[in-house]
Amino acid sequence: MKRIFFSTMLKVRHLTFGYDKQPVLEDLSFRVSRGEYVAVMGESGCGKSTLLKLLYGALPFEEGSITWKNHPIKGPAYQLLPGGEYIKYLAQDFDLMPYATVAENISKYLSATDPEQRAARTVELMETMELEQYRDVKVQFLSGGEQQRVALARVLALRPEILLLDEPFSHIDHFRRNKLRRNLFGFLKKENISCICASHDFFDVLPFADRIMVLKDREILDLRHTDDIFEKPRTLYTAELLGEANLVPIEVLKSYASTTRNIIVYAHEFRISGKSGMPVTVKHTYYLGSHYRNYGVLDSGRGVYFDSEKPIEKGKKIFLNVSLETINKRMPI
Ligand SMILES: Nc1ncnc2c1ncn2[C@@H]1O[C@H](COP(=O)(O)OP(=O)(O)OP(=O)(O)O)[C@@H](O)[C@H]1O
Repeated sequence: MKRIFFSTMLKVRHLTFGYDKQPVLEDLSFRVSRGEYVAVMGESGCGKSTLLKLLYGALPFEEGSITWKNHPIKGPAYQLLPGGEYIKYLAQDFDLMPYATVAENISKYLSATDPEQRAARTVELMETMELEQYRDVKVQFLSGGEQQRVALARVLALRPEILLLDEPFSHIDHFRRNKLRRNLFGFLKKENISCICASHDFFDVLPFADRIMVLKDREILDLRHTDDIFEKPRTLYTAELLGEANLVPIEVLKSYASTTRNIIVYAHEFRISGKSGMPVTVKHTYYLGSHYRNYGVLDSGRGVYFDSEKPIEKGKKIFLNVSLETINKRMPI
């Protein structure tokens, strides 16, 4: 993957925060560059939304520092308007004007000095979020997913330098999500807007994010380029956020290896053989449209998920293989 080098815009140093005495996030340090998209992932309750609110300046913190282009972000007691002019935040609940139309909700935040430019920008943002047909509809009559798209268009109208998104497609149906993702992340790259996006959904992340931050137990467990994290996950926790991952004993894959350690293998990385490899008895086959996901057990009783092009009958014994290339790039754990 092409590596792009950006200039640092957001700097977080030793940030610690708790709603009460117990910290939710502890000693976080990282940087985000201009135009960069950093996805924040982790299990529910690990502090993704809390981190976004801290970066926005909406929560008071006592330990650590946050700076945006050398301006300190200090928290609600010090800032009248959270985020200032540069940082905009789209929370899970969106704060729209229900009695105004879609176009009015968006254009309200655009400069009124040049009406032609304002109208063109409103159209561009409606197109980006596929809202043209609702242009004159009052927001109160829109569905939850449509309102979320208006909220996204409106936050873009504010011309942020950094955009904080919390599960931005949570209300939007799968049918439309892919197109909107491409439009939104394409727009952010075109406008060189930095983005920090909390998401559970690896389709929001893998095709678009420059880096992934994994949060666990109050800390940053990992923060690397997207392809590095996916190809060389260091923990099963991380791999499971990004795909169907298994922990497989190395000695089962390579009989000559004398180690009790394991490697992570994604379901799509197994090759099925009728003759040799890791013996597995198939228990279930799930249809996924383009392929099948199977669940089987090793002789040791350990479960394994693996993909196949065709369904495999329950109870059948097959053999799984993993390429040497995959084995060699994974860190034993
Ligand atoms: N206002 C609050 N007061 C007290 N505790 C809170 C508050 N908001 C969140 N928490 C707690 O802080 C922790 C982190 O919550 P947060 O919402 O940041 O997690 P998250 O990773 O965004 O979760 P999810 O993926 O479910 O949205 C949780 O234990 C949560 O219960």
